[in-house]
Amino acid sequence: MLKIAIQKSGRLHDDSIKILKEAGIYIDNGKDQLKTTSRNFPLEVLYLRNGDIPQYLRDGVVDIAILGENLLVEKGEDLKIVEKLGFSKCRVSVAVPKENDFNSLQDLEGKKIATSYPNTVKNFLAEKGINAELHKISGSVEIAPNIGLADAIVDIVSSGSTLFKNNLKEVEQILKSEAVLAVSPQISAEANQILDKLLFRIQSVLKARTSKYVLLNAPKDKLDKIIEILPGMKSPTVLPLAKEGWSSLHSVINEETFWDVIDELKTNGAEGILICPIEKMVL
Ligand SMILES: Nc1ncnc2c1ncn2[C@@H]1O[C@H](COP(=O)(O)OP(=O)(O)OP(=O)(O)O)[C@@H](O)[C@H]1O
Ligand SMILES: O=P(O)(O)OC[C@H]1O[C@H](OP(=O)(O)OP(=O)(O)O)[C@H](O)[C@@H]1O
Ligand SMILES: [Mg+2]
Repeated sequence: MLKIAIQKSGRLHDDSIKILKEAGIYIDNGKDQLKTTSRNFPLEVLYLRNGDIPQYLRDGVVDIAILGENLLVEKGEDLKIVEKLGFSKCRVSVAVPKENDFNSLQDLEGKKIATSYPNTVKNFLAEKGINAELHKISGSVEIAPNIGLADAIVDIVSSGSTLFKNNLKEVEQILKSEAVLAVSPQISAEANQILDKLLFRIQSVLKARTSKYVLLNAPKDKLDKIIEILPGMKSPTVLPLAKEGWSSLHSVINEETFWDVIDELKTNGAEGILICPIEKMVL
């Protein structure tokens, strides 16, 4: 058995279950049961608080875990990340009241900073040579400047709407974070073998999520140019169409370059372009 920790409830919960499901691993969602076993994969799931997970990994209570990368910076720098999972993307930033003049980080010298991530802030300030007073609070950090508890805050920012609603502005980004799969230093050889299988599946899911299958028609005299634009996994598949002088091309393109590639294909004579999602991608 491989033991995995997943957040019991919160920002990471649903997407953690979803990625396992897409990897073909079925588990109950932990609403009542805090420990469950997959029906079709040697995986035991423990539903825990995100904030407690680094310690459970370190102690070997679980072999692996899905948690926010920012939390490893805060209390798990000794723990190894085996895969970045691409969801729960956010940043940890410094924010101050909107009306404050803020010219540089030096403006934080001697000020009070409220945060749920004291180690991250302490290290950041030490690196920048700034002395400030830290107030650790475990939630609703954005309220601190409005109630006179602090001059600035360091907290998670995603859309920026919480900062906006609390009349704060982001002035410095300390780090970027996303959900990651981290591993315990105490993982056994047997559990590690199961982890390899799990990782292989997760990587197939992640690759498929960022790729699209593209089908298009093109006149034969434009094929060379279009093949150049469409690299695919090896090279595109070219099939003759019933209509004389035309071919159909099939390939895979990456989401990041997607719209640029489509524009280029159109300018170079591609017609009837179809884009389909990919279920899994095994490389
Ligand atoms: N607004 C957000 N947008 C995107 N990701 C976020 C956001 N807020 C938090 N995260 C990420 O999700 C993780 C879990 O956040 P969440 O607020 O659900 O739990 P928590 O308060 O950190 O932990 P616990 O489970 O211990 O209560 C964070 O560590 C961060 O990586
Ligand atoms: O930039 P935004 O998109 O507004 O997101 C940022 C907010 O999201 C998180 O809080 P969450 O909603 O997880 O509540 P919590 O404080 O109870 O963890 C974080 O602590 C910020 O407050
Ligand atoms: Mg939160």
